[in-house]
Amino acid sequence: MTPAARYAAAAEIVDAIVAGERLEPAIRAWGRAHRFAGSKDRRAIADICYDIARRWWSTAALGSAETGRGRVLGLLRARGVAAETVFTGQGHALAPLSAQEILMPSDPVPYDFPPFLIRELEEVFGSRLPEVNAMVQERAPVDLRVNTAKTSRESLARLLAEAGFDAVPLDDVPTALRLSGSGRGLTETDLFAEGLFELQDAGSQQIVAFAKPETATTILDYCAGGGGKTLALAAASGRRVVAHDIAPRRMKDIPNRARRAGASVDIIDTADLPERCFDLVYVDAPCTGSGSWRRDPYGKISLTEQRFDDIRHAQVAALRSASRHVAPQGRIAYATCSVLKSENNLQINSFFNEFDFMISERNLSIDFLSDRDGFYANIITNISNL
Ligand SMILES: C[S@@+](CC[C@H](N)C(=O)[O-])C[C@H]1O[C@@H](n2cnc3c(N)ncnc32)[C@H](O)[C@@H]1O
Repeated sequence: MTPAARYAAAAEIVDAIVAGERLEPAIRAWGRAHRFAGSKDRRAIADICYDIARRWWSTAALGSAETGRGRVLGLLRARGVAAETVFTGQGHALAPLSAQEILMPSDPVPYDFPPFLIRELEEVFGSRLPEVNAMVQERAPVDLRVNTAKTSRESLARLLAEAGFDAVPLDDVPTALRLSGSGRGLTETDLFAEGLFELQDAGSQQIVAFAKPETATTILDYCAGGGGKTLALAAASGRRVVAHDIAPRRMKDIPNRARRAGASVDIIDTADLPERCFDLVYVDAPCTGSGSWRRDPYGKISLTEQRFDDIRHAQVAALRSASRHVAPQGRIAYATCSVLKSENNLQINSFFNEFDFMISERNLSIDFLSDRDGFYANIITNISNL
């Protein structure tokens, strides 16, 4: 396929998203319907779709239309690419620009965040918001968590280099390596199969370390999902970790992942979870994922005010039910991959009003400006002796 034909394919996929399809399924459906497209074409088309999704609002403004065609035009303008080289009308390319489309729009270009969140983001980031906005328009770097139960960071960096992947250590996160490339093919290597590393953002690793799992004897990962934090908690503590999730099917990959990592994990149903038992209850709460929208831009496209409310209610419910399992003098680590106050400190404050036996000890916020995903964590201690 020519580069111009790839943009035309991306425009088709974006139209499907505008019509209500999810990003990944829309890309896959296009692939199934166009078997002739090779793997390089598919990858390039998917990259364009992701780039547009990261710039969902600004591309529509710059292309003067909320369609796939308009957003392709907007993306080209954002990148300073001459649009007439893509809108050629030749072969499978998009039709040439109309006189109307050739006119540059004069309206201000909006931030690439859901409009109903702009006020809260302005409160969080103040004058840094334009810089934050520019960061979320770009792809996120690829970080690895070294499985220190099996190897050291230096050895892994050497083995990765031999396998053709350049990775450098991040000074302030002792378990993290940052890849210089896209990391394509990394999970097909023997190094991955042997459990020497996991793909995990450096911010995520910092948040787990912040909970000090190495000081806990009994650890419950209350919202374990696919088990990313479970494995990190097990590696950092060197202990068996209990994994739980309200939706047990989300944990289906944990046994295999734990085996590969050499981690000890017990998966327990809600009904079997002992009360007042764990030194550390890690609550990786359901959230908007606003801190990781560079990786999952569909998350911001699909977020509605109703869904935002539902998520915040789910956070309170998770905190409330998780608190039953904390041992006296034990602690909850409440964590989100969100940069929004209303999912972070405001939730913790309302939790205190309800449960007066918990006190906040310390918290950590990470935002994109350190070029890692945005996270928040707060450690809440159970000061009850009962
Ligand atoms: C942010 S995801 C967890 C990601 C996971 N910890 C990881 O590192 O891969 C949040 C998880 O919380 C779960 N969840 C939501 N409400 C819950 C509740 N009340 N109790 C337990 N789990 C809950 C969801 O099913 C979802 O899997």
